[in-house]
Amino acid sequence: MGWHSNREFFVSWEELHRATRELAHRQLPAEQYKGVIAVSRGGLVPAAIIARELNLRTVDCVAVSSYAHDQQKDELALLKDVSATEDGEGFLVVDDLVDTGNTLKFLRKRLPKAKFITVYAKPAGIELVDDYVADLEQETWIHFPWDMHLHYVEPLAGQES
Ligand SMILES: O=P(O)(O)OC[C@H]1O[C@H](OP(=O)(O)OP(=O)(O)O)[C@H](O)[C@@H]1O
Ligand code: HPA
Ligand SMILES: [Mg+2]
Repeated sequence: MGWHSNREFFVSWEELHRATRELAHRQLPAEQYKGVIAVSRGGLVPAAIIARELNLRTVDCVAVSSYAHDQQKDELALLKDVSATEDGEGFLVVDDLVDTGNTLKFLRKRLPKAKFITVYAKPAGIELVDDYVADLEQETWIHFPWDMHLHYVEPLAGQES
């Protein structure tokens, strides 16, 4: 597992690779799928790993953005639609995580026959995802490796006061 406190969960490249391979393994047999749809941008790296493991060469992506529709509610808009399929039948839609579930709720309307999978899931979004590898508390923020940088940390003994 990645290093985590109650409120933050830091995922290394190795851990992301391991967890995503586990997710791929759970989707076997690969022959039942036509391809993979990444939810850009967080789903791009996991989707590439899954496409490699399942030997799927058709890889499409969908891009969504949230915008303030009125003072209270954020709504989602499709920035880039898929072209590989009409309704998602035979496709795996891959994202890095499901949090509130808003993104997947929106995409399920667009791709009702696809299978939706994420590496991580928080409780509010679990019903929206068909498979995932690890669940985390709703309050925990996940830091993905592409958002991080290795840096020096003082030894514990040097931090005593
Ligand atoms: O379940 P939800 O509450 O919708 O949250 C999950 C989504 O939020 C993040 O993407 P984000 O929209 O921040 O964009 P990014 O993938 O480009 O980082 C994450 O990659 C998921 O796609
Ligand atoms: O926990 C998270 N980490 C990174 N991006 C996110 N987008 C929604 N929730 C998260
Ligand atoms: Mg995303």
